[in-house]
Amino acid sequence: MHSINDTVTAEQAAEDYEFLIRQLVRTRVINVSEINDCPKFDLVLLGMGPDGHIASLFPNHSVLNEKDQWVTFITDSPKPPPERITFTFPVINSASNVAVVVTGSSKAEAAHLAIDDIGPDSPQLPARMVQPIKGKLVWFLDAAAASRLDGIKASE
Ligand SMILES: O=C1O[C@H](COP(=O)(O)O)[C@@H](O)[C@H](O)[C@H]1O
Repeated sequence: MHSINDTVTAEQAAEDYEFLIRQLVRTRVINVSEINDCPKFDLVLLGMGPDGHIASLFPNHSVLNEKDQWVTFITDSPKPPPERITFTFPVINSASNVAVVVTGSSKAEAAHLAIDDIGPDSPQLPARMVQPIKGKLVWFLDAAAASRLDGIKASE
């Protein structure tokens, strides 16, 4: 278990955490991906917000496009707290398994936008960008969160 240092700035905490993960990859405590230099975690466990954010990767934020850093920080999170650190998409999408656990009707629309085939006009939803390159993606939804998925019939 490696906790985040919350006694320093978000920028410093992200830098420190990435340094730690890079050491663990270098010493093969964490496996390395065969397709890039990223860590290959056995499992990345995610939740999703009603806005479709996962980890601390929020819609329309520039960190969605981060390609080099494994861990980054934001200081303008739309959901408190404003300062957060987060794994980036290259790391999340290099995992062997990614599980997204979603409950509640407030997340039904975002689940629909993230999972269903909604055509070329789909918004750039972080949850939809979870696409493991070689790994497996499994969504776990309760009935309320799944209620707007295509092909799901609401029942009593
Ligand atoms: O801010 C966050 O929210 C999402 C969703 O949280 P939930 O309590 O509504 O399930 C969470 O998955 C994410 O890690 C966190 O940064």
